[in-house]
Amino acid sequence: MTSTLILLRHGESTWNATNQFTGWVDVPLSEKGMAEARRGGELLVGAGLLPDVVHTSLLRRAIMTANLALDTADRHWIPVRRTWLLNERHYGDLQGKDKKETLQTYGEEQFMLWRRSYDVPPPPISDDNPYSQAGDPRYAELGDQAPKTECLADVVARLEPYLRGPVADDLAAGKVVLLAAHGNSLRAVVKLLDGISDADIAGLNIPTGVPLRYELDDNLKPLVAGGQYLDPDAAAAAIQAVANQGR
Ligand SMILES: O=C(O)[C@@H](CO)OP(=O)(O)O
Repeated sequence: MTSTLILLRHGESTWNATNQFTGWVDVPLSEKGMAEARRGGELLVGAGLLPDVVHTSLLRRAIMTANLALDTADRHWIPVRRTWLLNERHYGDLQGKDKKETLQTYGEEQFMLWRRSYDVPPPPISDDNPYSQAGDPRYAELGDQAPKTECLADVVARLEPYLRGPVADDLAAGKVVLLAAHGNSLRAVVKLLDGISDADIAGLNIPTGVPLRYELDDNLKPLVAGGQYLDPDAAAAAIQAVANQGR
């Protein structure tokens, strides 16, 4: 049996617009991001893709994107599951910092190690940093296991059981599944689905607001490697914009 999984990165956030490292900071969508989310819904309708269930992170940019896209597609009523496991990568002490200033201060090599290396996390955030999530009730159940920084390998480790568990269960039940999440959490999903190496994942960026469709076999192996963006031209332009951040 084949099943359909749709990945949707949130539309542009206010901190994407101002070029700040975001991670777990709960910033809203910009006006442009809201328009991108609605356009994502139109693309779903145009492709005849009607999600039966949506999984989101606990961050409002993904939640709002899912709501706007599903409202546009007249699927606002489907069941929803929210989990921190789909959250953006925790960006540690970089959260809130300007990407361009960070690049200038630390240089290209360190900047790209923090942004795109597989296993080098940024320095951990301290609890008294205004952009720390310490004390945030939505993460209370994590206790002292709540991350204070993450590299992509950490995101893969937390996300894989969720992908092979609740998401795979929905797919096996014949549901069209929408995952509304983030640039780096979706890079982790794509790495797992496509079997991308630790080195090659550095070159992969996910565009905001363009649904990416995967048809999967029973083992979650894509029938078409890399999936298919519902608007390939918009995706290509937005991928370039993500790659150029900080420059
Ligand atoms: O700031 C972030 O949380 C992410 C996604 O916006 O940025 P980057 O693409 O630099 O990993």
